[in-house]
Amino acid sequence: MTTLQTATVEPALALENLTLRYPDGADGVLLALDAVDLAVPPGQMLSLVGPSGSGKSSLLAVAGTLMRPSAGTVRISGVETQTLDGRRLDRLRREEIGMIFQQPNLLPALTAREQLVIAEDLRGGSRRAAGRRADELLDEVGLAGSGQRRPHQLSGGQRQRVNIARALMGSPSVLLVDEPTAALDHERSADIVGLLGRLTREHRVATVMVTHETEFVPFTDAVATMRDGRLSPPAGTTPRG
Ligand SMILES: Nc1ncnc2c1ncn2[C@@H]1O[C@H](COP(=O)(O)OP(=O)(O)OP(=O)(O)O)[C@@H](O)[C@H]1O
Repeated sequence: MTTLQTATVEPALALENLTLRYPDGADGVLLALDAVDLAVPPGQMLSLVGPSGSGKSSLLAVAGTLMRPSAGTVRISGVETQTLDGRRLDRLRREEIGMIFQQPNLLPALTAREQLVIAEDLRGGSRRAAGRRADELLDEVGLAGSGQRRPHQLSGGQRQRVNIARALMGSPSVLLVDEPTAALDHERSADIVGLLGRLTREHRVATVMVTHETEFVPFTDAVATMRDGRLSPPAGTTPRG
């Protein structure tokens, strides 16, 4: 099992014996996830690497409860997600999981601050509290003075920072990040990975980051490699730092 420092702390994200099959377009099935075990405690960041097609995005989608596994367990903050009906699963996803994709997908007409506030609005929270939290988070990601800017007035790196702040608005316990630096140059990529590491510790979230850029892996607490749907931990998976 790929396990970080979980000795005394309940993992925020636990995947057990996870299997995901897709129809292969002919008569067979493709095994996208094959008996995957993974446990990530609060405050730890795991890099997930592996060749194209090895199952990394599938793992994020199942961990994020966007797809149900064919077999196995996804446990978020101790809750076994397969026991939940659709409505309770939606709620758990809103409250416990933050997702960050390669492209920030910000709404063009909204300011950076509004992108964050509207995310909380959709959750049914108070607008005033959302405004305060948005200001705090924009400050934390280094955008204190840019809250009134719209996406086209921000750089690629700044847009990704807004995206990260937005993912933290609901105080998730799990952060799932898919190639956050794919659209950025080297220096900005290093800044974004460093920022994700800091926020992981400060907000006590369990973060899984899919990345092709192995040079940033040493900045995270552990690394696991996907190959043909199987997760192989050991070698590099000793927690760092
Ligand atoms: N909706 C789907 N239906 C059928 N097969 C799929 C589907 N989505 C993914 N696959 C297959 O499942 C396997 C794993 O895909 P996945 O996208 O999880 O890999 P990945 O490691 O994220 O790849 P990449 O690094 O290129 O994004 C691949 O063989 C892919 O072709």
